[in-house]
Amino acid sequence: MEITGLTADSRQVKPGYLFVCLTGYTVDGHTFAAQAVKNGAVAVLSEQDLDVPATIVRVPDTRRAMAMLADRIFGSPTRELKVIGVTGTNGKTTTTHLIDKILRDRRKQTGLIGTIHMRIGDVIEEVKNTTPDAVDLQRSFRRMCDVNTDYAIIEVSSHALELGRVRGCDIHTAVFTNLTQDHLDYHKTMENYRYAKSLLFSQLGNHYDPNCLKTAVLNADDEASKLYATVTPARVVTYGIDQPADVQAKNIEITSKGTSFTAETFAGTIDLNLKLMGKFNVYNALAAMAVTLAEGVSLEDIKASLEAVAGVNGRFEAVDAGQPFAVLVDYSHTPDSLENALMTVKEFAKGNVFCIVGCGGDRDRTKRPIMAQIATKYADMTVLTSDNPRSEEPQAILADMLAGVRDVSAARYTAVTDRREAIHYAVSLAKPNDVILIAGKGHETYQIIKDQVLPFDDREVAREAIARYNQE
Ligand SMILES: CC(=O)N[C@H]1[C@@H](OP(=O)(O)OP(=O)(O)OC[C@H]2O[C@@H](n3ccc(=O)[nH]c3=O)[C@H](O)[C@@H]2O)O[C@H](CO)[C@@H](O)[C@@H]1O[C@H](C)C(=O)N[C@@H](C)C(=O)N[C@H](CCC(=O)O)C(=O)O
Ligand SMILES: Nc1ncnc2c1ncn2[C@@H]1O[C@H](COP(=O)(O)OP(=O)(O)OP(=O)(O)O)[C@@H](O)[C@H]1O
Ligand SMILES: N[C@H](CCC[C@H](N)C(=O)O)C(=O)O
Ligand SMILES: [Mg+2]
Repeated sequence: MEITGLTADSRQVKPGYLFVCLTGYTVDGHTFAAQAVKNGAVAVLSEQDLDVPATIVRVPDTRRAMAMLADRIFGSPTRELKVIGVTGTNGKTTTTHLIDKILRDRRKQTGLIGTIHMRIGDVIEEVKNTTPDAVDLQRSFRRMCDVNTDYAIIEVSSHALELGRVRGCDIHTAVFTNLTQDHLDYHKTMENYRYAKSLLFSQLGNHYDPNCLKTAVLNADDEASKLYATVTPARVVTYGIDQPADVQAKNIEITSKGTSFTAETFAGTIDLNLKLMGKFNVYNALAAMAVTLAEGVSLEDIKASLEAVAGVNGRFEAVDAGQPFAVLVDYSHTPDSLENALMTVKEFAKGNVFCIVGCGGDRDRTKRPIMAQIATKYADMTVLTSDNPRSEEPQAILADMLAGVRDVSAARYTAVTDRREAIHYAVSLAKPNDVILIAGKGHETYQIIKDQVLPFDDREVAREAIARYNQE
């Protein structure tokens, strides 16, 4: 029979569609099969026998089958694109944006999919997930082909890998940034988390194809790269700082204006002066450099593009409203990224460092005390607050964070549940030359409290607080 479309949401079914039953985290899609058929589904992909008047196709894993079908129904768009997939705990968004900048400057047509948004041609769209589900993903790839896109640069989250959202994608280059603690609510152990990320590399090309032209770009300074190098059939290009690598940074200097370093690469050596701050951004720049060198972009062109990047939305973004101290909004929401961000701030802060930080609800609980501990270790004053509490009680999340600072002097931290109040409080205490780091929400323009998505932007709230400070 002819299938006119594919969806896993009974509410989206149109006549002639195939409905995919997914066992979700909140509900079981199999219970919507009858609804889907009523809405016009002619076939149902299922993990169980179902009593509905449509053709039932039984498979052991509907999620993975859906990914393969999505690839087919949209005409295998990833065969017409060069897909660059970036995975890792931290740095995916930044690295994808750097790769995008370098390729666009070379007049390549690119598409981008990630945490901040999705861009197809010049059209920017909102996204719900960092990596969309297989059907949305393949549809987006097809739309990219329709506007003659050369490269699709995508963030691939560990959830996406675990749930098979990128199954069926023909990925050209896979990039690994780093692996540190996050998402243990979902993966349970670091071992599972490390394994989930390995799927991007093991699925890269075919072990039996001697002409495999795929590339795995790995961080030589991260232990997990050893596993990924072993499981991938692709050629491996490494980057790093401490360990020998194909693209290696030497003579790194970090200042309040940015970073400078010498890149020694298989294509030659070059000095770079980036506006991006922090050693972690040297890694992101090296990863972007390794990817684009492998695509044949010259070192000089890569340098010009990277040096022109002022920053990435919500990543170490300065809020400047005429105040005599610095305010930085950053998306550090993991222990490692928070530590990196604070270490960077400490390197240039002339006055006291304030850190405002919370932890998301319905997410890895075990990172909460660790993040509070890290904040108080580096900041002179920490204001523990809410991030996106989601379905959890903000106080309960704060209690988890406070468990990490029992041994810390009470003068070095406080808890202010309301994030707006927390920001106002820190700003009211700041003195000239201090630095306030507002961590965790970066580019987000909302706060999720229970089932409400309320407007909230750290940068706007900081401006509001600074305006009050300047008046007083
Ligand atoms: C845990 C997880 O990944 N959940 C994703 C999943 O939702 P779910 O399994 O809860 O779905 P569900 O609501 O139980 O529904 C089950 C099935 O019934 C169907 N249904 C439901 C209702 C109905 O009336 N009819 C119907 O057919 C649904 O369409 C679905 O197919 O499928 C949804 C649709 O694709 C996703 O949007 C959703 O992501 C949620 C929003 C989420 O928060 N995901 C996070 C954990 C995530 O994936 N994060 C990573 C980034 C992490 C990082 O930064 O590193 C990401 O890639 O975004
Ligand atoms: N290479 C890196 N190593 C460690 N920390 C980093 C790195 N790059 C960025 N960070 C820190 O992590 C934060 C998030 O960076 P970015 O958004 O690029 O990561 P991400 O992997 O896309 O995160 P998410 O999983 O939420 O999508 C930044 O604000 C910065 O503090
Ligand atoms: N993609 C990450 C983003 C976390 C951002 C932070 N603000 C939070 O809400 O925890 C996640 O879903 O875990
Ligand atoms: Mg991201």
